[in-house]
Amino acid sequence: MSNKKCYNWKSDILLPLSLSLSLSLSLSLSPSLSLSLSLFLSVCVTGTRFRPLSFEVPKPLFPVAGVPMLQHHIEACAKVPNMKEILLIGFYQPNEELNRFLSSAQQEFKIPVRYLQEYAALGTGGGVYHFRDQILSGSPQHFFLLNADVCSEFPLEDMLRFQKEHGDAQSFILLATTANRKQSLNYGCIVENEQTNEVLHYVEKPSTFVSDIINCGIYLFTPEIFQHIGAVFQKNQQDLMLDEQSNGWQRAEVIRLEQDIFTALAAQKKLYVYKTNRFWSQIKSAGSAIYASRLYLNQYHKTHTERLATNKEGGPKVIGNVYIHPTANIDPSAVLGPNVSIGTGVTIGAGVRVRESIILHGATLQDHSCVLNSIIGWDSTIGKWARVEGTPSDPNPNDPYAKIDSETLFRDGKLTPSITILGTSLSVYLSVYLSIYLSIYLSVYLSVCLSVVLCDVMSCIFICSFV
Ligand SMILES: Nc1nc2c(ncn2[C@@H]2O[C@H](COP(=O)(O)OP(=O)(O)O[C@H]3O[C@H](CO)[C@@H](O)[C@H](O)[C@@H]3O)[C@@H](O)[C@H]2O)c(=O)[nH]1
Repeated sequence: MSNKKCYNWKSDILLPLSLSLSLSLSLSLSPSLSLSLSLFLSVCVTGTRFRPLSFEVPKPLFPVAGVPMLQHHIEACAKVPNMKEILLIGFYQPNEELNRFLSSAQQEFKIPVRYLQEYAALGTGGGVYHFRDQILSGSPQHFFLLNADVCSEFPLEDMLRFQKEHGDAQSFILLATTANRKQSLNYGCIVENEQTNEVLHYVEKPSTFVSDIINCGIYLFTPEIFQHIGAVFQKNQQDLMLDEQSNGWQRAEVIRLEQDIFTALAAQKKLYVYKTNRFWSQIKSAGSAIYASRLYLNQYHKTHTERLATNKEGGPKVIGNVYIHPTANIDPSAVLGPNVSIGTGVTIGAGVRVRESIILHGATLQDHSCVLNSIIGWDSTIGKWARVEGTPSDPNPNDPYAKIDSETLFRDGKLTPSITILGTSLSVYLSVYLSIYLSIYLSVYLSVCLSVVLCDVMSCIFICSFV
């Protein structure tokens, strides 16, 4: 067995720990229309559960079904008639990758797409409030706010229609879906008036069961929302002035939309819930990116058939939904799918098998290698006859309301089986069987621990830990 690892975990992992990104997106309809609409996307990328992949790109730009996660949001927004502007709000220091993404999105969708950087993490409400003048500059009558770390069919036009049908033009709409009782505790929970769909009670991540209707993190607001956020801001300021214990670190501007605003607005005939049974999932961990890819690839049958690979003379065998970037070089004897995304410049040799996996740009899968339930990092190499295999972390297929678990590395003291992730520029050589359980930080020192279990064909096993 040979095994060469070309990475420096100490510097690659520890240095970027302070990196975080959060974005929001706002869109406005043409002022010439009677309805003016703004769409606002809230994206936060601390990406800690996305490591090591978020070291290379901010989490919202990680490719899901072949395109950056955020592009799915932007495409959905761009379909809403007369969408005028998209704002991404976050506290991430913009870099070349983000700038490239913004300019290509602008060109493709012919809509201004701008990034507004918060001076600190201001929370889901504080960020939008801080940039309220920018959001309101086109005098929108409505705007959408979308969390970036969700994947969805984004039924934005349905939400607009629903709002019109629900009388008060000033009401705010939350998109919701149904979860099972246990998993509902991980989300914002909504109790509604079943006749009117008014939100009667809102509890963010309750400790005991409240409702199986959960907040999807996709909202339709009117500018009036800023009065409610503003009232919380002023109260925070007063409280801070009166608080002699205040150490000067707390900020009045940090406002949580869910706990500080929604809970207070419930039962005031302001907040309504629009329930969807179309696909929706959080994308918190790298494992959930494979699940989200499957959902979006499936949606491509309706929205982007051109992104789905087909079986062609001289091409690889394609099973189910597969995305292949046109620059990828794939041997015709390779078999790909279902649920496979192949990135830019990937090379795939003869007899390779890939299933339920994302292969990131520049990676090479040498002849007869096999990749299952895995993410292969940028510029990594999988050697001939090597096998990289993870454990799928899909929602329970027998429960229609099951959501993907945001896996923690350990549960009940045991390592949680999950997908395998190879970071950037790793090489797994000839005849290695690799199953990696990845992650993470131990304690306040933010130490990083990677456990790698390698067994070769001779059944020898060793474990490497980097702390
Ligand atoms: N701009 C900005 N965005 C932020 C900040 N903090 C978080 N966000 C963004 O706000 C969204 C919500 O993130 P979290 O605060 O981590 O909440 P959550 O655990 O994902 O729960 C939220 O989403 C669930 C649905 O996925 C909801 O069920 C839940 O009620 C809540 O809204 C994410 O897109 C995140 O990137 C911030 O300081 N600034």
